[in-house]
Amino acid sequence: MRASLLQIAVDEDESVDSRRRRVAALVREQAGADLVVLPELWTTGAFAYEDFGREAEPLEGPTYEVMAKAAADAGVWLHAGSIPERDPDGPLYNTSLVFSPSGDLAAAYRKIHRFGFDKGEAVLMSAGREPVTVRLPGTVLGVATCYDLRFPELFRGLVDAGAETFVVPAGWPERRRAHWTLLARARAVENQAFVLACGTAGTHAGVPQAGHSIVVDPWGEVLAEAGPDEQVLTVDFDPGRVGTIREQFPALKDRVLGLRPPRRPDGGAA
Ligand SMILES: O=C(O)CCC(=O)C(=O)O
Repeated sequence: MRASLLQIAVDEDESVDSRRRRVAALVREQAGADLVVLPELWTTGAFAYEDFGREAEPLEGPTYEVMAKAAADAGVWLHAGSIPERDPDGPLYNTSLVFSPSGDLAAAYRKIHRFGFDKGEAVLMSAGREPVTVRLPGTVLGVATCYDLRFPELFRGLVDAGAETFVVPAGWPERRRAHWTLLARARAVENQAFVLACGTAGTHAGVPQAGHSIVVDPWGEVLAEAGPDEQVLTVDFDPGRVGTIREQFPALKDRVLGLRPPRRPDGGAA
């Protein structure tokens, strides 16, 4: 299986419209890949909080239209990263879109863990509630977005639903790049799954982006890693390795589920 991760530079000197056109052309250039992956909130930038409301679009808005067509033109599965989605009822969501090679929407995933604590995305956007998997020929994708990478229980749930390849679009900042690489490898090793993690390059809202998109195999080995700048990271991998590794080193079968909640040191219930 061939995957191309498009690590897009999101800088303020490019308009959203022009970036959309540029990215669509880049997707078309990936004809021949099986799966193309874009980063989180690449239209606005994940830290451009002031633009979320202005640039928010309905699910089937301009990004959807352009990306559905680009997926069909290239004949690829396209994880089109995420958009600031405005729900018809009003709230905003950080929503990922996955298109089939015929340009049909295969899945939409609203980011569950919002970043920012008491500001930014955490207050401007609503939280999704539904983990999402997508069946592709040869593998099952489990989708997660950026900050979700810090929450292993989401990934375990995706594994329980059959996920073998995690796709994680992100707008991860440079100052926590070490966490990005470490967490991508941890999610791969503990779940014996591939991780395709696609970040942004450039600087927006004063936040330099980490780049360093990364592909990790189910043994935790890094198959490919991008540098800091805009780059297409293409990797060939064998999704069958998930089954082989889960069979040869069957740690997932040793999970002990349904444990009683631990008691606190003072004896109270947790
Ligand atoms: O968890 C982090 O360090 C970065 C998360 C983030 O930037 C995001 O989810 O947009």
